[in-house]
Amino acid sequence: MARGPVSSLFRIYGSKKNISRFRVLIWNQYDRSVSPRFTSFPALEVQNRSFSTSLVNPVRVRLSSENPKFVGWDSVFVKPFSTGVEDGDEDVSDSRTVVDNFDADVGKIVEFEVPSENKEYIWSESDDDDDSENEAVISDSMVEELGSGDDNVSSVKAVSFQHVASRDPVELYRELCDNEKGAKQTRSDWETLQETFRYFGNSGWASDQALAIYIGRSFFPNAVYKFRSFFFKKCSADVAKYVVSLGPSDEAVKFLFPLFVEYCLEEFPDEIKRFRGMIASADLTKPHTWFPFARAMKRKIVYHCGPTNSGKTFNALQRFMEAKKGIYCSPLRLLAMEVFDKVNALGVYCSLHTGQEKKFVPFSNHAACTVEMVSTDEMYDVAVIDEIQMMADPCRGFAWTRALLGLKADEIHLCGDPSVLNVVRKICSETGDELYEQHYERFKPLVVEAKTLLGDLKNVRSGDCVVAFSRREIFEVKIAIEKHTNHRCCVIYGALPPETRRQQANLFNDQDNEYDVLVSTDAVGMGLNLNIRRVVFYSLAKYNGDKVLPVPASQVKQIAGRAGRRGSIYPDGLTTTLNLDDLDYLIECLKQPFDEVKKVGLFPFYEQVELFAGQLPNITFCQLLEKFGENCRLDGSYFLCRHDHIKKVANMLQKIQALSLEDRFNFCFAPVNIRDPKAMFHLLKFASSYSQNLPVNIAMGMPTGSARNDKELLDLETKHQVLSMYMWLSNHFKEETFPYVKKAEAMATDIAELLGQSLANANWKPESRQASKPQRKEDSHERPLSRIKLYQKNRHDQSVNSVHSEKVAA
Ligand SMILES: Nc1ncnc2c1ncn2[C@@H]1O[C@H](COP(=O)(O)OP(=O)(O)OP(=O)(O)O)[C@@H](O)[C@H]1O
Ligand SMILES: [Mg+2]
Repeated sequence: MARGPVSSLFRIYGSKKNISRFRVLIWNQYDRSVSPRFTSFPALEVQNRSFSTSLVNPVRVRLSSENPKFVGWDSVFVKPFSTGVEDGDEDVSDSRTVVDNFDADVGKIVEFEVPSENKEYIWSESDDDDDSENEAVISDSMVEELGSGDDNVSSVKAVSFQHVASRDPVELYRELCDNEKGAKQTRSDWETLQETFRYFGNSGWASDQALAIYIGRSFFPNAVYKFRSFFFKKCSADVAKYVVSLGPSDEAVKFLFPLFVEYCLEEFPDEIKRFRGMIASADLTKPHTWFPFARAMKRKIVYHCGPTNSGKTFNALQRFMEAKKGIYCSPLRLLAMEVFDKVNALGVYCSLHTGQEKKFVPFSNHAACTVEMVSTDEMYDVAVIDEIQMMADPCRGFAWTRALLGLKADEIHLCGDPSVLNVVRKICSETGDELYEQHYERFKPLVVEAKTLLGDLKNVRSGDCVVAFSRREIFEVKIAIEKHTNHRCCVIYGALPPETRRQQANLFNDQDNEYDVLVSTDAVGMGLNLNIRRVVFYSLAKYNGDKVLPVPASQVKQIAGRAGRRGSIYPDGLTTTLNLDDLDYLIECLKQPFDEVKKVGLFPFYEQVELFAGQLPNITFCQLLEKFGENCRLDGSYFLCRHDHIKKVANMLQKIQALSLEDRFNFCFAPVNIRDPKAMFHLLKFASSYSQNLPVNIAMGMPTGSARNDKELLDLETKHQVLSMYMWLSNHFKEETFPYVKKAEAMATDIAELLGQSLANANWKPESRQASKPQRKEDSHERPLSRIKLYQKNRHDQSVNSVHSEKVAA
């Protein structure tokens, strides 16, 4: 086939395991650009979008699974579209398969050629709005051909059908079952019936009602498809005529639905039983009823609501310290440690409990813990749940939700921004707890410096915190500042152990040394007490693992708000950007009110997963989690937390056969960086020894000194993470299987120390994770382009293009 422009209409089809074929979308058409519907249908993404009038052969398509509709595809194939042939009539047997295994090929780019045909085809509206997934496979024998122009002449014209409406559906269904053969249809009746069943299959009402007889949403289309075949095979002339007279309408759906129910009850008893069991065991509705003891209490909830740096935690901690018995729940180990130190220093004995460490202080009635570790069995007088807006965190939100619903405390203090206030109000009305709200303002307003650093890091000053969003940039900035100015920099980023982050924070806070600038990632946003005069955003865009996006306004506010702290030498806070181009976005973010969160996170307890597993015995743990996600039921104020990370670990641990479900579940929650193969390897080894009942070894050498280059620094970071994981596992499994925990603690302390020393000397270029990425010029420390501007420009260009293509298609 000749390569070049194609002026042709073609369709892309997909097939699923249990659905023989269905049309996915109508794609390109004669002399038009990609159909406007295409953009809202991102399963297949055309690469060569630049064609404004036609595609060019070969067509390149990137397969993406962003649309949940496409999960579970087996294949994708393409076929030229024949004009004049109606939906459902097409034969796809001559189509060419372009993708054999959609799931395995997601992310890949496939290339294929489109035959040039049907140049006269004119786009019609009915094609545009057709979103049906199931095309009936109806044999021609069911259609009575009456010759051209005879479509309106029905062979069953004389049959009276109105009485059908008043028939008892059960009786009618029985009668259909007893029929040997379905009545023949004229083409036009057959088409109306087709349309009617398509309408039925798309009916939200029918699919909702079907849930009542435990026909799940994913099975519903299949059930309708089979019911339709049954109908065509068995329908009598009067019933068919009646349905035709109703046509594709709600009335027809209501007439057919009782027949459909009878059919399903008879044909799919196993499916119904299975789905019923699954639904019952994946029920996450009414989570407030999961904690009957807490419900039996009349709890007083105080919401300390306000922006950063307004004294919320300070006030909540006052109540905590006054209480006879108190618990403080922190979002981070680091913050739990800070509260532990602060409270003990003030003479209130306080223990520490995080995933990694348990420090029990004799005679203590108070404890600081990470929110995931808080006990919902113990009784407290006062509990503090800090950073309550994290309830809406897509991954960790469930820990805050659990703490709020389950804590057995007479008084619970929530500290956070206003974003979850309404959800908390709703939850309290469900739990019957009394809610008191205390609103806060910043001690001193945050001032934006309009001048910016004018793109030059030489303009940093003492007390500045320069915020960048990757480890690589952190080091680039640090090196540039130290090379071109007299300032010395401390650094803080996520991969550093809490001990090292604190050490760096203390070094920065302490006025009696040369370290007066902090370079940090967003890890600075929460928890640390820092004496920052001015927060300078090196960039306001962040790579999310897939693409570079603007940092969300709530995060920008949180980070910028770290500037100026009551009681510190910089009580007035300033913020600005490195580049003038980024300033507008910063101002825009700071002006924005807090988004109101509608839903907060939930995740099943082990017991719930176990119950669910009983319904699906022969699948892997990862598949089990997937199925749970698909079938769980949630109330309107909750979402199921993302668990891709857990699934990734589950997949790796699948190799280890001997783990019980509970152990597997617990191993999957171990803190591991899934993108670090070394850390993953150690987790696999730990789980493997554990499954064989062997004492789990650390099996890792101790580094001899501080890092001399970035590779060694990365190695120290990984080593600390592995040790931290070992300590976590020892706290979550039988202690005797992790006998080297003391050794792990000592090694972790030494490595944290080495990391601190290494950072003090770090003046090397960061390792490039992608060798092919162009390196910046040695001496350059200026950002030539604002990424926000670049992003906004791209967005603008895209929207102009799409408006243009819509205009062309309209
Ligand atoms: N009444 C007070 N007296 C003395 N110092 C206070 C008082 N209130 C707050 N502070 C100090 O002000 C700083 C900010 O207070 P706090 O940490 O409670 O703010 P926050 O609203 O919880 O902010 P965030 O959690 O966003 O950092 C802390 O260093 C705290 O010790
Ligand atoms: Mg706070």
